[in-house]
Amino acid sequence: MILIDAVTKRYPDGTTAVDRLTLEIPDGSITVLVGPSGCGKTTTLRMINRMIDLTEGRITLDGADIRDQPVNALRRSMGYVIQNAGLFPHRTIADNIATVPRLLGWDRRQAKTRALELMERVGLDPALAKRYPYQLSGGQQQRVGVARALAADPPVMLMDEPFSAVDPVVRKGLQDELLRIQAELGKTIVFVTHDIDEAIKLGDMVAVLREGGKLAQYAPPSELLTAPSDPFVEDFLGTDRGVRRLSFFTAAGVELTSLPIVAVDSTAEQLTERTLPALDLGKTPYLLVTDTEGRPLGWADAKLRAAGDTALTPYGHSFTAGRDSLRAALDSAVLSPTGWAVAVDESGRAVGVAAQETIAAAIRDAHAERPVLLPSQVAEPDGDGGPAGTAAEDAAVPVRPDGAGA
Ligand SMILES: Nc1ncnc2c1ncn2[C@@H]1O[C@H](COP(=O)(O)OP(=O)(O)OP(=O)(O)O)[C@@H](O)[C@H]1O
Repeated sequence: MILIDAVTKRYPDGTTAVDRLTLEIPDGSITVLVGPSGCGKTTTLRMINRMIDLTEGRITLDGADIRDQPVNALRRSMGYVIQNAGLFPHRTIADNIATVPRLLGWDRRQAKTRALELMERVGLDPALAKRYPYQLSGGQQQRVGVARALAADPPVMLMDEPFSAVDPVVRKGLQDELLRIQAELGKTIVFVTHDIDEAIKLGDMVAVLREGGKLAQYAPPSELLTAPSDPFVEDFLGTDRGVRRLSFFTAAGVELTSLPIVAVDSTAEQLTERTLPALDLGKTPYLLVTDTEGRPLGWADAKLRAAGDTALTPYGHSFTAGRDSLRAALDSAVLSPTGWAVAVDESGRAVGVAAQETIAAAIRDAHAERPVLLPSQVAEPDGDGGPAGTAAEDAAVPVRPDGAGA
């Protein structure tokens, strides 16, 4: 664990960049420092690896004061990734990644093997190994930056706005990759961003800082969204925090019906068989038409379809039952021209549809839930303090946010 204990940083000109900050950063998780420009995020991060000396307080790593450790050894135990990757322009990609292993005395062959292995791990084609940084896209360079920080397998990774300089699509890819790598390697990651959506997506814990380097709130993201500590945090979270909070609840409890689902090759009799109960049910004059494998194709007007009309209306997008969040289910219903969300299984086959009212009921159940646990705690078998028991609670099990629509 990294403990930042009542730490203050005053620069020589008198600026207080960080003011009596205390944070317990748990092992094997992602802790995000977020806040407006100038609130002391970078200063805090750099005090952890002693690129900046703190003025008061102390920082410990597994109980030992970082000032008692040789600074080079400390820094090598902490991978460091910055915006624009900070690669050495005159070294190849492989040599960039192998920098720290070489400094640690690995032989050339060993370091190269490690570099190639890491390129694969961060989603880079090893064929790029001989290129130079300028021959890579911004997103690829950031991946190299992550690979370089991982090269000596440090237990801690410090990441300072590593994905800020790339476009939103690439950025989402890099975020997903980081979560995947973290799930595999379980590093202790301290991640700085000014983007609250990024903080909520990546963080197991999120520290919101305010100007003057003061801690405004330190909590799991779901708790931030549920109970911001004051108007500053509330304002920083933005207006749609209710919808974003739904990312933390699985849609597994949303009641589905398969009544209005018909295959594209259904006979007139089969259509009638389906259409009548579907119309009874509701109140929906629509049928969801699937291909012969059961994958959704679009909505059809039930009566017109029964009369031989083959026109289909696009269904928007589906959500994966059992995996996606309530936010994804709601989004699916909101985008659906019929107001019915289409649920599919892992192979993309339609398993049912859910009306907006049904999803609204699941959302009400989610709102009744207590603040949500760390994803790592959710995975624990005894589920200490986690939601369990009633059907309503089962409908509201916390999940890692999927960032739907983010
Ligand atoms: N070397 C320095 N000397 C004096 N003041 C400094 C120095 N470095 C940073 N500061 C000030 O300390 C405060 C915190 O800076 P810091 O870079 O830690 O903020 P930040 O939250 O990372 O900001 P940003 O999101 O803009 O990168 C700011 O007011 C900044 O101007």
